[in-house]
Amino acid sequence: MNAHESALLEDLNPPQREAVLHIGGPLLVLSGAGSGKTRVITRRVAYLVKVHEVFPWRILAVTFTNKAAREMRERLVQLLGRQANDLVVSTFHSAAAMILRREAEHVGLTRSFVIYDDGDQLNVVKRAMREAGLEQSMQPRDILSRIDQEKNAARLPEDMEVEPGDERGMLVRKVYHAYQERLRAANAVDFGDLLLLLVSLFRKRPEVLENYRRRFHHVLVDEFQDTNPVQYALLKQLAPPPSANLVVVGDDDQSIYRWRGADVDNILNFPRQYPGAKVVKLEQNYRSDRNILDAAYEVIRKNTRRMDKKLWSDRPAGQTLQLMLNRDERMEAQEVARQILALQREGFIKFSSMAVFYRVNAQSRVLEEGLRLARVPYTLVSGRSFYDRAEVRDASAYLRLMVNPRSDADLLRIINTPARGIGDTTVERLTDHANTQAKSLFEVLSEPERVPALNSTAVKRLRTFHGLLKTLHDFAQGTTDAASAVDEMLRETKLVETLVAEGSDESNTRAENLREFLGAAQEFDLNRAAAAVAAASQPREEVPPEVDAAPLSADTPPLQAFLEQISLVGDADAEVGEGRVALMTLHAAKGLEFDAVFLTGLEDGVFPHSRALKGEDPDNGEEMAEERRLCYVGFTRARKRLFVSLAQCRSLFGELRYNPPSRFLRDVPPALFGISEQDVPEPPRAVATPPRKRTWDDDDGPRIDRSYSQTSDMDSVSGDVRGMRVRHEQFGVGRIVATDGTGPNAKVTVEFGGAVGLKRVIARFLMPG
Ligand SMILES: Nc1ncnc2c1ncn2[C@@H]1O[C@H](COP(=O)(O)OP(=O)(O)OP(=O)(O)O)[C@@H](O)[C@H]1O
Ligand SMILES: [Mg+2]
Repeated sequence: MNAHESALLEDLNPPQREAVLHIGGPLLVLSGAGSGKTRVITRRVAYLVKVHEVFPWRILAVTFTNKAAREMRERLVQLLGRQANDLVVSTFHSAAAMILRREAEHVGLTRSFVIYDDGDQLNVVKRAMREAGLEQSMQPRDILSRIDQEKNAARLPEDMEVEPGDERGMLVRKVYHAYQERLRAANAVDFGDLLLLLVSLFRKRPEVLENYRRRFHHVLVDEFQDTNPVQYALLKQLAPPPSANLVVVGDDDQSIYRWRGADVDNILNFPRQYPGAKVVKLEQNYRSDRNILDAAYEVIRKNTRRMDKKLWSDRPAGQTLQLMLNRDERMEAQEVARQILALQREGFIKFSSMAVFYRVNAQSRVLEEGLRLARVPYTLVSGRSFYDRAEVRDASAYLRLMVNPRSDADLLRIINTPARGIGDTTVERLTDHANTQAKSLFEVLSEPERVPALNSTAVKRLRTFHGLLKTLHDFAQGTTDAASAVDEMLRETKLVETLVAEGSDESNTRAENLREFLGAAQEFDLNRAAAAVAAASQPREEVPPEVDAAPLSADTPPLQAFLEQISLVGDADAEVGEGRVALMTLHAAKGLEFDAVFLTGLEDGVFPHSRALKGEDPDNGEEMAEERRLCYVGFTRARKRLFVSLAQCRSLFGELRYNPPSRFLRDVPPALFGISEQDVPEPPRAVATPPRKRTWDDDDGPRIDRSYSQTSDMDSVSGDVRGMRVRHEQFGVGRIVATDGTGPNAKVTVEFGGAVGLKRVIARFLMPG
């Protein structure tokens, strides 16, 4: 063993080593959280380069978030130094975007295509519906989500399967068709297209695919359990069964993107798709203290359809989990902040090693307030928010028009921003005219006098606007960096000046954001320049003549590359600042680890999400299984300390709710919380009845569990009454199976005996049975 080899292998356990040493062909690493899957991927890449002398440009490593990709790249730079520059380490979407840009002309686009986000998509759907006279037929949002589903499933409009007589299906297909045409006309794609168009191009033009197969001899995928069919199709194209060097690692228990079409069966069936695949299981967890690991296992083992894999650990049992019972969400935020400060002071845990998770974004506002009041430094890990601000979106729309004037959605966004006296009627006439002429708005703007029914002032204003766009477009043709394009755009459009002139605090902040946007472009240029220098100074190996080994984005002009980066910023991408606590959704927490984790909102209806509580058999439903996996992901992010918190009542989405404690809490043995059986916030708990109606709060009925309400000074009570025996005048005795709402008018579903069966009744008509 030479020095490289031993350095790369020494801190791996035997199965990890086996995965790194695996000679070639398909390999599946399937194992629980924190067992070193991601470590295996990075080590294997380094080993291929250092020991097997595989050229770095032959390696494609993909993962799910930009943040994870960035971490992986940083790790590889440590292991490989400059050689890491030639690796392709990226997300599915950004790898696909880079390849699609190179092959744009094959799919009816130009290299300047822009990437539309949800907001743009919705506008395009609306326009497509309006044109087809289908405005009233269905909600545009519903249609859009159906279109997204089709794309995740790798189906173009013509591939959509619609049963005869399925009118909604036919409608969706029609709009989908019109929508795709509109995108093409605007030289735009949406997120789903990045993968779908590439997959269908590769299907139709095998010789194009062949170029990439010749290049990428090794494909590695992290978090494989979350691939959807279109992503899997792409993998199979690039690394075809049965024998390609495709390494996938993942954990079926951490599949949490079903709602985006992810299919957990992909990982379970991998050995069938790639017969002869080597399967490696990792069983040692290196991340979490044993109490945390045990709690996580107790939660996940309740899922019926899963591969059982219990992890072991030689870490200490560690401290017990801590249950935080709060009166309401404000107190929850305060308590989280208080505990964070105590951990930092007494537990010597750095702010940057702590995280607060929540199930839905709406919870973050109050948590943020709590942290701010207590002066806890934090970062909200939601990368989009900056680029989603109205003024930043306006600026991006101008930039996109600079490279692609055909982008109607962008043009409509800024046609009167800043205000230039172009009113709605004018815009309507302009779009009607463009539709009848089958031209882009930019094209018809060049001859505004031809637009019917416009007065001379309107014509004049449109002409001036066209002149502005033309100037910007021409400027973009000659520019060699992103920042000067942004600078020119801000100058010509007077976006900043207009805001400053408004003079309010609000508008000043928005002006600052635009300056920050310019700063982002400058930073982008610097990074790009540094990468170019690094690439140039590196000795290039002999590249076979038939292989294109250039960096995938080498030919992308800087402004386009900058815009692409903005478009692909995902929800989980914000850098967590130094010395700050990270605040994020559970979905964004995948793959990460922290010394201390706070999991908030452990209430039925919040987490598990209310959506999963609907339906006949909530405990076995697919949605509930997914919530459970999400809980497992949340628990297993923690190395040493895990706090779970809940509130007795909570305002969320503008309504006040009294949710029962989360069922996931009941799965964790009380000893792991360091409490005894009686102290668990368990049913029977009091029902949603105000105090003056003491029907269920008498001695026989359930009452408020004092341990649960210890922080409460409320006398109104609520809770989980499922399983409770009740009596109804007419239907007799039964058991509550579900509740909807709170208070005496809550609707309660009761399973009555005999022929009566399930009934939904109003709570106040029930008595304890
Ligand atoms: N053999 C090992 N010896 C020591 N530490 C290890 C070993 N393998 C992994 N680790 C450490 O354990 C932690 C978890 O590893 P890693 O993130 O690779 O796990 P994972 O399986 O990818 O987790 P997840 O399922 O959450 O994505 C990391 O801090 C990693 O450095
Ligand atoms: Mg991982």
